Amino acid sequence: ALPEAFASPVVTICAGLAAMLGTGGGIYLMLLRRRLAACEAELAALRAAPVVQPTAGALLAPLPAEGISRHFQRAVADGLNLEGWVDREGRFFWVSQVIERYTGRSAAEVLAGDFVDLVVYERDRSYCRDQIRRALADEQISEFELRLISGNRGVQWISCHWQPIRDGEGLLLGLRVTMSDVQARKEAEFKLLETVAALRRAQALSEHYLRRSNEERSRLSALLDVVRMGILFMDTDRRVVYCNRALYEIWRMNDGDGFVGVRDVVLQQHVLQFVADPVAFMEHVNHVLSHRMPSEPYEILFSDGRVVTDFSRVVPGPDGGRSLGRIWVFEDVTEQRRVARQLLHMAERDPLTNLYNRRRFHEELARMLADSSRHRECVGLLAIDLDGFKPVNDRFGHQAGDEVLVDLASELGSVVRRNEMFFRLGGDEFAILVPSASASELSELARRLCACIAGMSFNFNNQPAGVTASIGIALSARDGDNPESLIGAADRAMYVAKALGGNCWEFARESVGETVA
Ligand SMILES: Nc1nc2c(ncn2[C@@H]2O[C@H](COP(=O)(O)OP(=O)(O)OP(=O)(O)O)[C@@H](O)[C@H]2O)c(=O)[nH]1
Repeated sequence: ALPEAFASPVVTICAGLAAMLGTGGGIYLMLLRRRLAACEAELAALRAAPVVQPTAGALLAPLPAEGISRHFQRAVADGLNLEGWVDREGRFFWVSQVIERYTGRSAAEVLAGDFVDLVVYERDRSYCRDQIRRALADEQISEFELRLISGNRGVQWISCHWQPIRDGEGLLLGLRVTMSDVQARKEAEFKLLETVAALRRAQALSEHYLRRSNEERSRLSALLDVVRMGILFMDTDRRVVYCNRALYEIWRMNDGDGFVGVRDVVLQQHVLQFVADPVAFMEHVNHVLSHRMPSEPYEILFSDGRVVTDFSRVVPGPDGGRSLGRIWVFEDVTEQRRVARQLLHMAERDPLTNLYNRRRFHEELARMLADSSRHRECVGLLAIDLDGFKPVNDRFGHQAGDEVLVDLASELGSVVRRNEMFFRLGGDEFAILVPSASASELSELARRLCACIAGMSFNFNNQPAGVTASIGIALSARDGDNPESLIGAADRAMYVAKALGGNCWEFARESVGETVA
């Protein structure tokens, strides 16, 4: 029998496999990657976008040493950007009025003290000073970003653009700085950065699980391919999702992979050609498919003599959710059945004569007696013991004795009818069980047996040899209503026959004996 003992682990494995196949992990990861790439591109574009430049284009050109301040102030007074002037020592000594909008402090207020200390956010101050020092040292510095302390105690992101200002001889007079509001861009950038970070985490996690899932899948696939049982997994639409190598071999599927994705009807068309009774097999399949309970193990006889068992059950989804489909497990038990038949044969047959042995005799006697009492019929028992067998052994050897036993079993086999059972109980003792027997039939059978045995002649070493038989007949329930009493009655009758000289039969209780002439 197939069932739970081995089916459960396989079913569990396959359910896991099926669940795994159904996750769509690869698709999810692909979408995740796409989204991440889009966010990263958006972020790069945001960073590369030009920041608002000084409002007065003309002022980007070197300015004359005299009157700069006046000209400068006039030009930028209405500009949106914050403009400032830094002297050669790096001190701000002029800023546009826009500073008030950025910091809540007036231009006069911030210029009265140290501009950087008063309006630049604490953590950006040393960076800001460093950038001014480098610009004054005539180093090429690019635009940079820093935070100002805004009026409402928060911070205001700005982008600083630096421009050296020289006199007519090219001597550095100071720096012009144009500060643009980049708060909105910065907030968008932070949001994007957070999204990118979250997506990267999700991608890393997803890649990790997908890798583990793929490893697990490879291990399961390797395991299922070495399993001797054929495993078939169908989805809820009755399409083949998976089949292992053993299944290809059982159902002679040369191109096993070609069946993945096909409907069950296509698979059935292929397998029916191998089944000895296609109608019965399809009835079984339809019966299984119409039930949700695990199927009973079913034996399929193949046209080529193979015997394959099948077992099927629905595969529940994760956490008992919607079913993932159905698993079928097939096992080629041809060899098992052959060995079992051989063992049974050895257990119930006499190896010399191939007749049923004493063990089977007791089983059959018990069964026939039980049947006979139900049907109010009689069971006849003939206990047969050869006369003069030992002298054959003694004169011609054990092998000659064996020959007598084998020939005798064969000859008597043709005397015994189909419903009668013939046993060798051991040595030169035999028995015949007759169901639905009558005394006259048993008497006739005993007569034929005695005649048959007495009529057999042997020749060993050019010397004739032969045996006869003494037969005791007992009839249930007249002579015994259980195996022991019936055997005892038949044995006693057989000894009576032997005492009368053998080659005759005797009924139990009845003293009338008969001898074959
Ligand atoms: N050749 C052979 N001899 C066997 C086998 N089993 C038992 N025997 C012998 O069969 C003989 C049976 O003995 P008996 O029942 O006394 O033989 P018998 O000459 O028929 O004597 P009665 O039964 O008194 O008529 C013994 O010599 C056993 O050794 C066997 O498988 N093969």
